[in-house]
Amino acid sequence: MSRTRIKICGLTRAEDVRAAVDHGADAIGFVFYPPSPRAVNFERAAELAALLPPFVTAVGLFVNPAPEFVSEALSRVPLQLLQFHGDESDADCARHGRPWIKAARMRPGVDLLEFVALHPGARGILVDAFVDGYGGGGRIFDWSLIPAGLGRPLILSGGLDPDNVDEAVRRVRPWAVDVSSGVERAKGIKDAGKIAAFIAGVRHADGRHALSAS
Ligand SMILES: O=C(O)c1ccccc1N[C@@H]1O[C@H](COP(=O)(O)O)[C@@H](O)[C@H]1O
Repeated sequence: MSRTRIKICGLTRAEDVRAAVDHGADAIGFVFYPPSPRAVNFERAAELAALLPPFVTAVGLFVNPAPEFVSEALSRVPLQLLQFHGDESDADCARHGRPWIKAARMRPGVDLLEFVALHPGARGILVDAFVDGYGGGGRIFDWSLIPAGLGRPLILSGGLDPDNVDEAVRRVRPWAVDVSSGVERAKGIKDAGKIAAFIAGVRHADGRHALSAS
């Protein structure tokens, strides 16, 4: 079993990017969804992306974007991965010629296997709690809604924080975790101590899993 990858999303400040990188995040996310309190413009995102060392992925998060909006983002910010967090179809996501992940908004009645089948091009499926405003709500959902055998890398998100991520990783065994609210001091303002504790929680769960497997 490989280690659980970690994405820290909704970064708006250079010091938060540095904290995420220094503590070992694999990816950071920029929110290109204007209604979000964590939204950044392309100029700011480009400045922040320039701080990333090799092998830390810059992810652009979109919610039902106009195609031209994504094109402009791609021309101005060095994004390696797109995250579609709205009601986009597989064709909507595919048209930009970049790898992408697709968010499923989880609540009772959602058939995740059907969702995966509807998004064959997605490199991974991100599961988040169903909230008003599409995401970033800091709300956990019932992880038992995630079926076994998805056949695609699973990215667990929704209300994760330093106190629950150890249990989340041990119970769900996702490919990756994604967090925004749980490592914040205020919306869009991350807390370096919470980032450190969150990543330590993931590593603790990974370590216990490695021990139990040996
Ligand atoms: O962060 C936002 O403001 C946001 C807005 C619209 C869609 C998604 C958004 N964030 C993503 O939501 C999940 C869960 O976040 P949280 O940890 O519960 O706050 C995560 O993937 C964020 O990237």
